[in-house]
Amino acid sequence: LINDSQAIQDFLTDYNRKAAEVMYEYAEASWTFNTNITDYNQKMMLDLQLKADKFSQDASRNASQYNLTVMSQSDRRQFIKIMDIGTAAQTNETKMIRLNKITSDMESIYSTATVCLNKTNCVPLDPDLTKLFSESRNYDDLLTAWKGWRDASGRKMKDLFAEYVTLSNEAVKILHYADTGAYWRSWYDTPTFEDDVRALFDQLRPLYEQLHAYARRKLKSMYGADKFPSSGHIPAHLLGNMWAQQWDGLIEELTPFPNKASFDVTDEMVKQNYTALKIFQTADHFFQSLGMIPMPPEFWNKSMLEKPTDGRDVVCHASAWDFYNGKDFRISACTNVDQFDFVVAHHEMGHLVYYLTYKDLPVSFRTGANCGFHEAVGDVMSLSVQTPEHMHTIGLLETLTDDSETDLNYLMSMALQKIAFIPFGFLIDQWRWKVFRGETTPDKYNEEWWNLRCRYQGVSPPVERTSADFDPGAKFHIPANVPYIRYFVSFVIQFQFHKALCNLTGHQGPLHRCDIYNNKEAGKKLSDMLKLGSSKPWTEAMYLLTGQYKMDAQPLMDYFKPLLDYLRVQNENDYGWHPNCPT
Ligand SMILES: CC(=O)N[C@@H](CC(=O)O)C(=O)NC[C@H](CC1(C(=O)N[C@@H](Cc2ccc(O)cc2)C(=O)O)CCCC1)C(=O)O
Ligand SMILES: [Zn+2]
Repeated sequence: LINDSQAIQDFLTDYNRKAAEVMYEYAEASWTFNTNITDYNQKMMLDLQLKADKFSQDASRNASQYNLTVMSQSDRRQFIKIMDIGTAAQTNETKMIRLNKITSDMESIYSTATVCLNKTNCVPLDPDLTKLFSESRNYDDLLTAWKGWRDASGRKMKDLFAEYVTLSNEAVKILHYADTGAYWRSWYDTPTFEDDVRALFDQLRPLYEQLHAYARRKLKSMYGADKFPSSGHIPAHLLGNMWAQQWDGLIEELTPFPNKASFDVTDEMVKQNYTALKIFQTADHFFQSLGMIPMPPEFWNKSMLEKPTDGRDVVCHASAWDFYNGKDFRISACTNVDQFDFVVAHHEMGHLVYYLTYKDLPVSFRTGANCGFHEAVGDVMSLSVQTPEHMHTIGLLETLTDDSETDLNYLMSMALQKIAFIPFGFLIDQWRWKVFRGETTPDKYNEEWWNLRCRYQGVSPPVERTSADFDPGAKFHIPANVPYIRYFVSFVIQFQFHKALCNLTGHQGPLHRCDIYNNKEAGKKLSDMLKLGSSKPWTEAMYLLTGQYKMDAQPLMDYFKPLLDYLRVQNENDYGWHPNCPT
């Protein structure tokens, strides 16, 4: 093994230069494909993905010739990351090419799927079906869109997905991971990670059960109790969202005190002629108010902030891009002028601020402390931005009334975004981890999916589902091969971060009314954590910002305490559902 310290430095210098170059080329090709889905662009992207995979393989092989025991902690950490290459470990080129092709084909099926709502009108998910789910209150129209979307997306990729599972597992086993799920969980460096997230979920279930019971009662009065199974489940297509993952589409109906302000600023945004650009400029302004790095010119010149009108097929699912050259950082989104996309803009810009803050680190360290951290940055900002105070400050909320009913209306609007999400954020990878382990075989994919949806989310399929369906494939992250537990982690730790930053600003009063706008000290504290990238274990990054070493759901529970008390009274003992799907 090579011990020479100069040789070690030379290897890292050489690796960082070449890796940045290869990743830049792949990112550009991937960007071109995402913003113009054609066979040619797919081919170009796949060629460069193969080149990047081969580079990783070579680098990993070369790195294994160096003696880790003589290195500094930082160098050793880089070498370990350089060798931990995931599915790029597949030495059989045919299999590597096949795996990348399948993943890209599944994402194309998802991104180009349309639903014919009637003979002549066939529409895509974004913006048409998304809009339909947040606006329509017609049981049958919603059902047509719900079933149609699953027929057009998931159903078309069931066999591809089964092949992807086999090939992905085979590749990571070369690195001695038990399966792909084990590899994904290894990123959290915590042997008890699976138990930790389950413990957090169990801690948060009572909050979700109360919100579920409240929503169920309202929805029964809207659609008629006869539409609801006696098991206590809510039909999955009635919650204002294609996947029932967040219920802010129902804010009008679920606001506890309709005669007080309800916190959906969409109408006001439209009235004030907000555009996609203005939404992103507003988000950039918020980050700059904290003293954080402004979006560079390349961002404004090269991002895709709106769905193109030239008929191109694009991936509309919003995404943030690091081109690893320290210069190019972009967002791709089909932004609609509404509150949800106002939050999305902050979420995506949170990724970019993280990229910008760690851009001078060695390439191996240019990722989040853990994947949940990367997902939390932007959402922490929108916890401040969405407050009535902040909405009033930026002119999106006319009057600011401060009474307990208005407060509960605000807490409800935030619960429909954050509490509703908890079981969904948890169950996606519970399903996928079991699939990767081989415990859920292809003939059981859909049955197991609905077992989890019925048990944890308390939603049931509004029409019969069979093993020919593949409903997990109707959710972007499954065909796109993007892990999901990161969002569950984010929805817990973002409240820890928010609490820590609000303590720093000397905020008095309830956590849900804190707005860190203009606070440079808070911005500095956050930036100091982001600057670490993944150069230190995430527990150290967590400690730096919050003074704790663990994920902790208490700040989230404290934030929503007033609402939970209110819901307990409203629901009396009418809450909960039978764990199994209704027959
Ligand atoms: C090149 C690349 O892929 N880059 C990564 C970023 C990186 O890894 O560096 C990336 O851009 N991923 C896309 C993904 C998009 C969104 C998403 O998928 N969100 C979840 C859950 C959720 C929902 C509401 C919310 O407020 C927060 C989360 C969903 O919609 O189900 C869509 C809207 C919001 C975020 C994202 O930004 O995380
Ligand atoms: Zn994200």
